[in-house]
This record gives sequence, C-alpha cells and structure tokens, in this order.
Amino acid sequence: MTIRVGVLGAQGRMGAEVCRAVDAAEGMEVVAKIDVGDDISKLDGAQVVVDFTHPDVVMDNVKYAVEHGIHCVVGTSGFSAARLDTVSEWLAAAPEVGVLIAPNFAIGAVLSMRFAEMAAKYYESVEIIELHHPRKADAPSGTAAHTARLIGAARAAAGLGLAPDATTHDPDGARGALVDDVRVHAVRLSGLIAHQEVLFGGPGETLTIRHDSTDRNSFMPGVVLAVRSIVDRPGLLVGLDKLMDL
Ligand SMILES: NC(=O)C1=CN([C@@H]2O[C@H](COP(=O)(O)OP(=O)(O)OC[C@H]3O[C@@H](n4cnc5c(N)ncnc54)[C@H](O)[C@@H]3O)[C@@H](O)[C@H]2O)C=CC1
Ligand SMILES: O=C(O)C1=N[C@H](C(=O)O)C[C@H](O)C1
Repeated sequence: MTIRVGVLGAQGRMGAEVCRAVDAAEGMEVVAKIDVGDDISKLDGAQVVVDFTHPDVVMDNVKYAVEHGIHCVVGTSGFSAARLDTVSEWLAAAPEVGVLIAPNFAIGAVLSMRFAEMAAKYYESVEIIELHHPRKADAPSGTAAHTARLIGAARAAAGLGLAPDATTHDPDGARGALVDDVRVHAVRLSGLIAHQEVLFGGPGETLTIRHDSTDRNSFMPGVVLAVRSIVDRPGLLVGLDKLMDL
C-alpha cells in the first residue's frame, strides 16, 4: 500500500526537498503540498504529514494533524519540554496516531548526538558550537538544544554540574547561551548549511565531535525512514535514533 503524504512548508528549503524525496521513494507519494495561504484541510486525504515550517506555527499544525488522525513527522525546530508535554496530551486523546519529532534527520548528526551523550560523563568541560546558514530563524538550533539536554542529563547523572569557568565579566554575552548547564554558541554564516561541534575537555586532552551537513539531501534518508516507520508507531517519539538500530 502506498503511503499518502502531505507536506507542510512545501515551498521552503526543506519542504521542497522532501516533496522530491518522497515522490522518488518506493511505496509513498505526496498527495498535498501546503504552504502559507493554503487551506490546511488539503491534508485530509493524507496518512502522514511531514512538517518543515516555523517554530511559531508548528504546534497548530501538529494539533490539526493529531485531531484528524494523521501521523506526523516533524523536522521543525523549537520543541521545548513543555511543547513535548502538550503533544503528549493531544495524543492521549488519539492513541492510534504516531508523532515523531526529530531535531535532526541526518544520520551523522544522530550518531554525533549519541556519541556526545556517551562522552559527557568523562569530561569536566563541554561547550557546543552550532553553525548554520544566515536565513535560519531560530537560535540555538534544535539540534544544539537537544544535544545540550542529552549532555546535561548525562552530566547530572554523573554528579557533574556547570563546567569550570572563571569568567566574572561578560557584558556582551560572549560566553554564549546556557542550555541545561551547557554553553551553546550560534554562528550564522553565508556558505554554511548545518554544522555542529561538541567540544569536551579534561586534564591534558580535548575531544571534538563534529558533524557537517553540506547539502540538504543529507536529511532525506532520515525523513523517508520516518515516514515509512511512523504509520506503525503510535505515540510520541523524540529523535530519529528511536527508529534506528543504534
Ligand atoms: N530536523 C531537521 O533535520 C531539520 C530541521 N529544519 C528545520 O525546519 C524548519 C524549516 O526550515 P527551512 O526549510 O530551512 O525553512 P524555510 O523558511 O525555507 O521554509 C519554511 C516554509 O514553511 C512555510 N510556512 C510557514 N508557515 C506555514 C504554515 N502555517 N503552513 C504551511 N507552511 C508554512 C514558509 O512559507 C516556508 O516556505 C526550521 O525550523 C528548521 O530549523 C531544517 C533542516 C533540517
Ligand atoms: O534550520 C536549519 O537549517 C536546520 N535546522 C535544524 C536545527 O535547528 O537543528 C536541523 C539542522 O541543524 C538544520
């Protein structure tokens, strides 16, 4: 059976790439391409919706899909713990629906987040640098925020708190944002797509875990895997790793 897919944000950088990838993939087809100004009810024939829109609108989109029994594959950033709780509440009233929220669909990014989580308890210092194209709307990136949460939880479980830092004078915020006790720095630079470095440091050594998406096609195998999988995975999943045999 062919999976019928609706794409929200279909005219955007990611949405357009998703339309091409889904149509090229075996066993699925795009049945609705929706962008600003289109009626969201065009989704109604779809089994799965893929959302790459904007953090300000994604919650309304997911709510609509869940209430209409449509599974969701969500790449849009901006998912705080509070937002995830809200999605879980909606799903309690629609237990047959699956929602995957993935901060990053690139296989290497998923692996690098897992590696960072593994390394976290071994180092006293850690900082994240995320680097993106200058048209990105949000900072820090969803990937960096998720990585910080994973590292922060692993450090807390190991009894580690804030990394040592003698800074007492930082009037311009040069030490970055603090996300779950992890410093995160955001770079926006023409010529970049999506990149991240996680820097760990301890006595006499550093470890750098770096991932680079140099083309948006890097996200497409993950999106296609998610569309194929979500129809059989009711409930909320956070992270593409939940669908990979890591
Ligand atoms: N999880 C992942 O692997 C990735 C996530 N992203 C995230 O995806 C989101 C979109 O990124 P881009 O494609 O680069 O942005 P973009 O700005 O190129 O595309 C967003 C599209 O959504 C449309 N849109 C806005 N509101 C809408 C609404 N209510 N209904 C339908 N369409 C609407 C816009 O008109 C635009 O065409 C961002 O949050 C970004 O961080 C981007 C790349 C990979
Ligand atoms: O806006 C982007 O481009 C990206 N957004 C996601 C994020 O915020 O982490 C994923 C990837 O970094 C590309």
